[in-house]
Amino acid sequence: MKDVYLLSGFLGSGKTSLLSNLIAQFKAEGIKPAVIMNELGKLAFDSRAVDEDIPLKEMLEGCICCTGSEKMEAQLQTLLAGEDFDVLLIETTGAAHPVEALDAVFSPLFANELNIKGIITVADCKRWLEREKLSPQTRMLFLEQIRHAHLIVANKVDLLTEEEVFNVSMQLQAINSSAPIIQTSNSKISINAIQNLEATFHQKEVQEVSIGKQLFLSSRLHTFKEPINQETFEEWIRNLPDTVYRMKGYVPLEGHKNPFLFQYAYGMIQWLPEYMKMAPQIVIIGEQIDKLQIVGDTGND
Ligand SMILES: Nc1nc2c(ncn2[C@@H]2O[C@H](COP(=O)(O)OP(=O)(O)OP(=O)(O)O)[C@@H](O)[C@H]2O)c(=O)[nH]1
Repeated sequence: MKDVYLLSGFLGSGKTSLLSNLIAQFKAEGIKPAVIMNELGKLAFDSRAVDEDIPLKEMLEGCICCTGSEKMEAQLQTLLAGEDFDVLLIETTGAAHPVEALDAVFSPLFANELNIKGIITVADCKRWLEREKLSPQTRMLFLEQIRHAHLIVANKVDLLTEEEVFNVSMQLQAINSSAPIIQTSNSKISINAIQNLEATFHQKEVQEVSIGKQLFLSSRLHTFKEPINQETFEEWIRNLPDTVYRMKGYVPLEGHKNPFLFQYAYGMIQWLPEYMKMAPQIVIIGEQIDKLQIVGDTGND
């Protein structure tokens, strides 16, 4: 039997960081991981976090929990038939309802091959503190991801005071009293914490939830036609509506040869120089983003 872990958590909370950390630790212990990644956008951006020697299946442009159950079965079948691995890590989109995403794995086809260990939810503590700013639907999704976790990774504590960390932990525990909570920066947890998980699922739990069926979050792929001034770009970000939750990709900046690796999650911007010439594209994820005017944009995407 191969152990399966589902990584859940809101957009930009630190799931990919968790994935990289877990992969490194499994490999160090001689345990072979395989990965299924589900991304909301068209850009296979997060797969950079997975080394080339690791079996990887990507499910782009759709949420496992809404549309992808059959696709997921097919991906699992291909992995099981053709790849040698001991443990499977499934990273869901930040828009996925964790129980419904897991439902896609609960196929009788795999009952004797997969041992589903549980849902690990990464919670962005900073965003949690200001969750009132989220739309009711999004807040609900955030709560559901925490409520159904078997382990909660309370991440980004480096951005909080000690008192805030304490308060957030108490609040998360009040929502989910059975899941252990680990406070982290950059989602650094030990694999021992997840190997000890023994999740139990009830069919009832799967039937009751329905939030993931209405995908109110959408994604948009934008291609830059020319380099952008960094300050102008950051100013544009500061003026974005609160309903833009996540952006990532490569941005061509004036004065630089290659587009920069760019990440935006909850007010925080991260730039990293890139040594290869990557396609100048970003994915924008949020609500009502179709009409969003993008800096430097002169026409349609
Ligand atoms: N300050 C701080 N930043 C963090 C921490 N963890 C992750 N980040 C940053 O947050 C951004 C998002 O991290 P990811 O690991 O890509 O988050 P994700 O949940 O996989 O994002 P999506 O797949 O888009 O939902 C990146 O810029 C990370 O560097 C943390 O503990 N503290």
